[in-house]
Amino acid sequence: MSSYPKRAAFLASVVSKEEAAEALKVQVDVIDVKNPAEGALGAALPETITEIRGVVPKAIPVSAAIGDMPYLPGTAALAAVGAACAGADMVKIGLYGAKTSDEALNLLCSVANALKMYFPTSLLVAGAYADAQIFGGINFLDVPALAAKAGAAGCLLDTFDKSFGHNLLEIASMEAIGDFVSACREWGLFSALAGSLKLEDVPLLLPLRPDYLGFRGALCEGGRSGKLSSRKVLEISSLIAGESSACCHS
Ligand SMILES: O=C[C@H](O)COP(=O)(O)O
Repeated sequence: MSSYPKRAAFLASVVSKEEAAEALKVQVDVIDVKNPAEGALGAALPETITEIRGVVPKAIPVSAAIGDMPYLPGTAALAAVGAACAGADMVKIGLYGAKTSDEALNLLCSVANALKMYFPTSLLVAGAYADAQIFGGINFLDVPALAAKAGAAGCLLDTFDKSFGHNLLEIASMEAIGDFVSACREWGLFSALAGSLKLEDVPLLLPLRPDYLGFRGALCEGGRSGKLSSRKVLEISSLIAGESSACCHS
């Protein structure tokens, strides 16, 4: 998979193979496996990842979250290997428990080294939180440099608090989000933006030229714990495709 898709790629988070099949009725670039019941970057069971990989065409990457990770490098490395073994092409780790840059780097290096050893084709994605100050986590703008030093392929900017009104654009300024995307590019990483994104956020974020836009809540009836609807997937997919060709093909 190229680190820099020509247009912003559309990542849809699903919880089951049934939801993956529903999302695949529409054009989706990445199927992401997540367990919203375990948090913002909640991990699914390995068999769920395998079942989903089984219904997703090989040409479409499957990513999997391994949790809002405490500062436990061994646990994180083992979880990443588990996700890759279960079929994840991309492994996303939420930098929740790392309170300093050194801890974040150590955590990311443990995971990157484990993936390199056991699943060298699996890509590591470092998950930063725009609202990290609420749990004393590291500033999201520090994450791209750390991710690059550790050997990650990309960086995700998400939100930890998924309650109503805590959307990425309400938490971080457009300038800061743009700085995050630019830092990823400068460090040779792909960038992904998420965080209770809504339909109306798409035309605001695409001019920043992120490589991926990720959604869960906006794709579901009744929020991120609800059921994914192919109608909602189609709305977002069409908007990304249309807006990308209008503004991002310079
Ligand atoms: O990786 C993307 C996330 O699943 C986004 O979830 P959300 O839209 O509910 O914040």
